[in-house]
Amino acid sequence: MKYINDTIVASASALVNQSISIIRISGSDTYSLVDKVFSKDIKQQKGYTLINGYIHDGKGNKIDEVVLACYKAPKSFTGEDSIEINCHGGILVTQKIIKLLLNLGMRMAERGEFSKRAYLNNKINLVQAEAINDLIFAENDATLKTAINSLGSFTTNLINNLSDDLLALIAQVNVNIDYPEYNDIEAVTDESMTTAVDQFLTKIKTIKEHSEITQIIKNGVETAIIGKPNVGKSSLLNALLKEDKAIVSEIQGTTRDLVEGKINLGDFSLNLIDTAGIRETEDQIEKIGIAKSKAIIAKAQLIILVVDGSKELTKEDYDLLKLIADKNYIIAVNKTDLGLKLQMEGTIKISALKQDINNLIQAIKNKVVTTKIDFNNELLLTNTRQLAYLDEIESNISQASEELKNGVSVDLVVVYLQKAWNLLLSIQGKDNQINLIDEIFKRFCLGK
Ligand SMILES: Nc1nc2c(c(=O)[nH]1)N(C=O)[C@@H](CNc1ccc(C(=O)N[C@@H](CCC(=O)O)C(=O)O)cc1)CN2
Ligand SMILES: Nc1nc2c(ncn2[C@@H]2O[C@H](COP(=O)(O)OP(=O)(O)OP(=O)(O)O)[C@@H](O)[C@H]2O)c(=O)[nH]1
Ligand SMILES: [Mg+2]
Repeated sequence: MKYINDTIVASASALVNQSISIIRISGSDTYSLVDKVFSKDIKQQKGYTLINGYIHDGKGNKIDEVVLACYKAPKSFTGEDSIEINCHGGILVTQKIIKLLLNLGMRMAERGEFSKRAYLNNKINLVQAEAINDLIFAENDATLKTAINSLGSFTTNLINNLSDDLLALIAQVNVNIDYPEYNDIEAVTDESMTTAVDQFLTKIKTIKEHSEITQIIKNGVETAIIGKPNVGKSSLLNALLKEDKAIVSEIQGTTRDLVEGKINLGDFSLNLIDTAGIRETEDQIEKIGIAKSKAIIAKAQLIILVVDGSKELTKEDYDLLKLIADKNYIIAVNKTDLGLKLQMEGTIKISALKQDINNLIQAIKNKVVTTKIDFNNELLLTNTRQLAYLDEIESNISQASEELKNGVSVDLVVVYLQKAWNLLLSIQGKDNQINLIDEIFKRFCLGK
């Protein structure tokens, strides 16, 4: 890691020609260094003030007229002394000023270093730092809303509440073991413990369920269009995308490689993948394509199996049905414009050629339900790292619940709860060495 004591600089706006660009500076030498190239004395400048003047090169040459936004530690985004130079937004001007500051002894900031400093100076916690990134890269309203909630106290409170729940449980067990005579505290029975652990587990599961939906909203549903050759998979892709993306022909085995496209269905989007028709073949290239199709089936979140409705099903269709039996799938009976030969329950009838696919879109929407989430006050997390920790927490709590039901004693099972509590600390980027006993004593005022 580069030195945390360095004074760092970076352009906060894109390096394109624009009306104003912002150069961000943070660190303890900010004022003494900028003072060397600014036309007015800023050594005594107060925080949260603006000052207008010239940046010069120290040899009497003016570079630009600017406005400085001045922050004094600890009242700044990073918690350090900080200045934002609002200069004219030419690429040349911006680069000249940055070069000048580097020559004075500042260092180019690394990616995310301003936020890293805000975190290290306790201005934001890790959950909020991640929210800043999620906010910047949000592609739809729902993701934006969860990110801004996370930047506020929303997610932090959610994690804190989970920590509190767990701590209450752990504390009760510990107090019972260590201070059996301490009668302020209710004795924990195996039964009360099992109930409490199961309640906690339900809460974790609810969060996970809601979070999966937000992941779908954030990333799109990986959707594979599969089927034997010539049933109209590529035609369907084109109809869904409303463009001629994939090659369509009456020749079997037209599509060799995967063809991808994205459509927005309102609440969520589909990441569509058109695949090579699956059949037995001796063609080496087609074989590779078919292997790719099978790999995609394995990892898709939704599968659209296309069959030709103008003919009877063949063995190839039945083999594919078997292959996707335990997946999330929809069967689209295509070519209905040619007259329907095929009667199959629970299928969706379409004509890709005539772009008659609205009932398929409706069926997809029904499969991917995202509408029941209230993004303003639900139990949810959106960040991938946080969700990975949540998985681990869930497995520890499940383990605790199972062992309690198998008659393992409370004082052994509490180990899993402690592990889960440590994982919650990790989500917040807090030191795992925070003393659990200290926390427990704080809560129960045992020293009174
Ligand atoms: N010009 C500018 N705009 C910006 C930022 C910035 O750093 N500079 N931000 C950067 O991401 C975001 C706003 N976030 C910010 C968060 C905290 C502080 C800040 O100065 N906090 C001090 C003082 C708070 C107060 O007195 O109310 C503090 O927390 O001590 C500034 C911006 C978006 N817009
Ligand atoms: N009548 C009719 N013909 C269709 C329909 N959909 C596709 N076709 C025709 O069926 C043939 C095959 O279509 P494709 O979309 O290339 O089929 P595919 O499943 O992608 O085939 P492969 O890439 O070879 O696996 C073409 O001649 C299409 O015009 C439909 O709804 N009705
Ligand atoms: Mg095709």
